[in-house]
Amino acid sequence: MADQYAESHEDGGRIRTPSIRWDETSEGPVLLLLDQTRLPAEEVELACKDVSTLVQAIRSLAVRGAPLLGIAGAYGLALAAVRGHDVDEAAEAIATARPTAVNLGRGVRRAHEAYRAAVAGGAGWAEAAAVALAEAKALHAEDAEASRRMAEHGLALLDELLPGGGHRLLTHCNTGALVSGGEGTALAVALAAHRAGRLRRLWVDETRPLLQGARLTAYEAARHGMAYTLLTDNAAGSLFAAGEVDAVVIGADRIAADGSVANKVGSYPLAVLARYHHVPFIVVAPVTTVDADTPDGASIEVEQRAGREVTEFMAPQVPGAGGVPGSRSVAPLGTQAYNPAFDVTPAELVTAIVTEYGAVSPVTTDGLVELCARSRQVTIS
Ligand SMILES: CSC[C@@H](O)[C@@H](O)C(=O)COP(=O)(O)O
Repeated sequence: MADQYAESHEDGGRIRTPSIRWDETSEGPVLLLLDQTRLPAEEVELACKDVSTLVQAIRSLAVRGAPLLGIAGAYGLALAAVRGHDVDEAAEAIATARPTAVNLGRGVRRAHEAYRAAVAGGAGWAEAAAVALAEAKALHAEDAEASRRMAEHGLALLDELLPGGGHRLLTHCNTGALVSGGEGTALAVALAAHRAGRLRRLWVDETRPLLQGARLTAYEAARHGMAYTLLTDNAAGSLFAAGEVDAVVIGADRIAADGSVANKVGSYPLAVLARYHHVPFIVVAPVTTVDADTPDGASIEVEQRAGREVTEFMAPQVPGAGGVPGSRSVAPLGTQAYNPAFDVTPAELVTAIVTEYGAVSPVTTDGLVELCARSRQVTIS
């Protein structure tokens, strides 16, 4: 597909604005987030000078996606510490802003523990705050490295499963540079295939109701000049039936100890379709997304969002489409909507989970033991 973004950019298609960054301004430290609610119309940063702005940004999905939520959580804790706010209160508020992605609470905890350890070691608050910030920066850098390694392992797995090359991959939601310190998870694998000349097509689910696929994944794919096609979520079945999908690659928000995978709602139906059509279903996630303390899929708390996101159509914010952010109702007044943000795919439908350490099968005891052990190894620096 012709790409007006990648062709006109000399930056290799990378998004110009980092998804998250820390800045020291004359008015003090600030956490800058690329506001994902404004994409693809414009790249605008949202400045968080306090925890409540960050919490609102998390709830509204201005900042989103499991790895990035972890990084934002750690920086948020550091922000509270550096600004001399109540750090314990901040930790609670940020960690509970959304319930499903395990990375969020984990990122907060990591910076919080580093802060507390510094205080216990005799550091003053300013010094302890600097320690928390360093921890957030370390997590940010580690996520970039994990992303690079997941892309390598993911591509190797695809090449092994699909020896003919010319991969036609279906993805759901957004799992690219927008949600990571690096190039992301599942989308980073597709990008690696693209760079290796082995991506024939990236099928992009629009991802109702908030259109992370249409607004964000299509934006990233276009900038990279990938061959991509957007489809409505409910068109996926006919695509499988036509034999047009070689593998599904998705991310995860939380992987339970039994290998169940919580990811953006609509992932589970894709797994069922993939199994019926004998197509590999591959989950790509850093070990920070594995939650060894959640025993099974049924124990994962799935975020329920406002019905309004379903009953009101979100006006597309696409350049040239005349799209001013706004909404109009598509259902009779008073209609109730079921709007879970995520669903849970049982391990038996997952062909492989690719982490920065390689691919494992979540239906083998060895695979599960390795995932949980790796996840527990993640410690503060
Ligand atoms: C690498 S991101 C993995 C997941 O976080 C992603 O697939 C997803 O479901 C994000 O949901 P969102 O509600 O947009 O935060």
